[in-house]
Amino acid sequence: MTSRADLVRACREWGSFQVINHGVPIRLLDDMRSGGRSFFEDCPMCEKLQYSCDPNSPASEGYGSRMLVASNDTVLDWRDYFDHHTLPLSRRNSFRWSHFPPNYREVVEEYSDRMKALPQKLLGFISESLGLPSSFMEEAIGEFYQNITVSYYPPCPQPELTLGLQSHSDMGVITLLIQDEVGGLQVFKDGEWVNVNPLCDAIVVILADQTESEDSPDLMAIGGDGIKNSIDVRRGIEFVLEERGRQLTQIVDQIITNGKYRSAQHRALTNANSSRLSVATFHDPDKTVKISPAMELVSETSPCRYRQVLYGDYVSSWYTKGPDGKRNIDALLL
Ligand SMILES: O=C(O)CCC(=O)C(=O)O
Ligand SMILES: [Fe+2]
Repeated sequence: MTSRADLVRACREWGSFQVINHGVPIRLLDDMRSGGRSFFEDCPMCEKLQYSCDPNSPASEGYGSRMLVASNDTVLDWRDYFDHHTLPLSRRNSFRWSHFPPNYREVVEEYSDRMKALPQKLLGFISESLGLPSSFMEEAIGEFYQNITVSYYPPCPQPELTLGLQSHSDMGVITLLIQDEVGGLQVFKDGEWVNVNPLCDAIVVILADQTESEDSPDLMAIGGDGIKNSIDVRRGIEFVLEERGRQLTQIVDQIITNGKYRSAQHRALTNANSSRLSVATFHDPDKTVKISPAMELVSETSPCRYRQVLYGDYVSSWYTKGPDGKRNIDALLL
């Protein structure tokens, strides 16, 4: 299938989907994965610690292992990560990133630059699918703040006792994720967790909280045993959707779409035998941007569902309370 309608359907039914032929060189996806893996596996710990992020400042740049902790009772994520502030360029200081392996910083820079066009294109499609001008979402969000998090999940001797990354929805607008062949990403759909099949050449799109809207739109998904929907954006508005089995993810750019699209609740499992690596590229508004439902999507039959929020306040609340599924966005419901 190759139509815009497929994209809409995927957004409504899944809220998450995988994109193939996305225009980002596969060589670069591989370089990003192998550079990340080399940092976590080969860089001596004393050197890694030189890049430690500030544990007292949420989402600070650098190497760490404790991000999403709601309280001392919380079971810790089985994960190490390296967070990079990549866009706009005024935030980018690659000197703060790992110098190991030697090409690491150049790879992250190129990866950041090449990952910028896809969310712009997807937000254009999402806007149009809601009957809005294609520039609507981009204008509502303003300049993208892009952060890249490389997550490394070591083998876990008792995977049933913990998670690699606990259940959450991403707080920004749109997340682009690549993973390796191990798998472990799951999306919550209709009361169950569904595996997202690892496709090394594909980019997983996850709609985040700021785009949530009402009926859970259809972007598209790829899922676990059986689900493999993919979109081909090579030609701009052409998509290929291969569906094998059940539906998968909910995406949402939940607030702006007044709940018409929903953000995807997701988590990462651990694996007893293999380490796993993923790279998430988050696209967020500036913290001074006010986010509210698009007035064009509010009517007597579709009343405003969320109150306006300053994006910076949303981020602070997310880090103070911890993720806990989708509790943070639910708190904005009117
Ligand atoms: O490792 C994964 O597949 C998920 C990562 C993720 O959801 C995140 O970093 O927000
Ligand atoms: Fe996430």
